[in-house]
Amino acid sequence: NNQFCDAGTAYGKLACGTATAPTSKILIKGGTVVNAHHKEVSDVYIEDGIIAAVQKNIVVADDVKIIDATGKYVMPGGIDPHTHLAMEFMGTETIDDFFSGQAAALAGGTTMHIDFVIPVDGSLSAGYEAYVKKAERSAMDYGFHMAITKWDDTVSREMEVMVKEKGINSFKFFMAYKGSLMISDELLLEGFKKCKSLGALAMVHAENGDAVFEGQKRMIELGITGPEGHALSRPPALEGEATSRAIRLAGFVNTPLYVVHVMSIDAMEEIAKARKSGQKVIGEPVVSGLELDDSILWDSDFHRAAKYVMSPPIRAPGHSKALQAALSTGVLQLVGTDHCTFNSTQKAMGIDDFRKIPNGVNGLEERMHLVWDTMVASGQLSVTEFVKVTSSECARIFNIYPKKGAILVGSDADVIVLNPNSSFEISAKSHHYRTDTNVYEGRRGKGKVEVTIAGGRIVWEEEELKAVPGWGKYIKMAPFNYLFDGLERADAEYLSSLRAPVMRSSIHTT
Ligand SMILES: NC(=O)NCCC(=O)O
Ligand SMILES: [Zn+2]
Ligand SMILES: [Zn+2]
Repeated sequence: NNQFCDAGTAYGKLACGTATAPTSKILIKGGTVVNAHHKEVSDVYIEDGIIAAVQKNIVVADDVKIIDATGKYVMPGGIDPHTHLAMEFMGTETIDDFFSGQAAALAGGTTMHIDFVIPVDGSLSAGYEAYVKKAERSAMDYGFHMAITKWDDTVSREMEVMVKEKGINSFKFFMAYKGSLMISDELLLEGFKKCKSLGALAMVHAENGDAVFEGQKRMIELGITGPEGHALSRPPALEGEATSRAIRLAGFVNTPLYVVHVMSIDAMEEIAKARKSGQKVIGEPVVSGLELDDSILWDSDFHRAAKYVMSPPIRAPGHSKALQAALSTGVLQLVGTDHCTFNSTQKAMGIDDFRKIPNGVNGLEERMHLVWDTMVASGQLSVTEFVKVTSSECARIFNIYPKKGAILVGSDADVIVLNPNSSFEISAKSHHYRTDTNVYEGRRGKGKVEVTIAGGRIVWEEEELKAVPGWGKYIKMAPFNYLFDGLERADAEYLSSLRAPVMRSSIHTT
């Protein structure tokens, strides 16, 4: 059973299976069932990939697989709102594809992710078709966001098709990566207006790309070509500026905004201010931002330092603690990973020039464990809040709740069993990615996902992974999530607040 089912795509024990294998009947007994707002000891019965019953003392026939969860937590599988699998980026392609990234995710208790479709030469439909192919061998459920990289009538029409026919309800605008993905403020405004009319959520990568470009030139002129130049060239102020600008432009258009990978106090404080004033702004910290600091970027070994290069950069000590506090108080709402992995050879593309180091770090497999250890085991988040920030809030924002993100009768059977008394240790030697390094190497902590059930199938149990191409489904997401409720009222108020125009005479006197 411990053979490689898909040689070379995942490390560790990986059992085989077939795409058409039926789901089993499963009873999870005696655990504490946790939802975003409630927890209680209960049994959970699963049949045909769906949660069929949640109640005490369920009695079942002999053909039902029983999992004893006494003393453990039974929770919705994690949903990662931010991944890049098989992404072509900075002259290369991420080493983890949909299958290997998802296999690793399942081993870490994440049962769904939302990946970013990158248009092909600006074309959304070509980008969509390319990602449908990339995701063909999916082992777990997934959805798509879509990036917007240029603006014309075709793009505007294609956005409509993506929302109305393809099940995409969010569009991402890159305010950085000048010369490739970066867009202008004019495009941002057009895009925000279109998002609003379609009920789609606008998302931003918030860094001032022009200033980053200037910062990079400055570092090269100073002779700083190593990974530390990456952090020095794009300081927190540039993230704060772009976050503020995106928030103000979204406010001007009156559409909800989702700020991805909030990495700095500067950006977080802009979100806090906007939310306090009543604006609908969601802030997503990522695990690397909550966990790491930038000191390793100054390591004299290029390879050790380069694996931490991502954008916005991992920040100086202090930022991660502030982001944790913001998550625990609700200023930030859900945790992603921005999982975007490149191996050592790919990272070495930038050995003479930090601008050529492919940007991105791992996190898909580690997110649930690290959020548990850093936020729950430390007392910063309750167990129910853990479910909220790792699963339910993502499902709500992207309009798939309670199909996803809940242990309720009728919800998809994406369920994990977490043992709070067990522990984890992270290493590239044992992780399930294709990449050869791990930015959390050696990190240990409390709390371990012992069982993962995805779509009603046990895919992770007793350290054995059963990730099977074809077991994952594409999840369509409908527009007009809860953030759009009441927006028309604000629009009407805006119109009535305009002071009446002055009627001027067109007759000129001499
Ligand atoms: N974040 C990062 O460094 N790589 C992935 C692309 C992005 O999200 O900006
Ligand atoms: Zn980004
Ligand atoms: Zn990203």
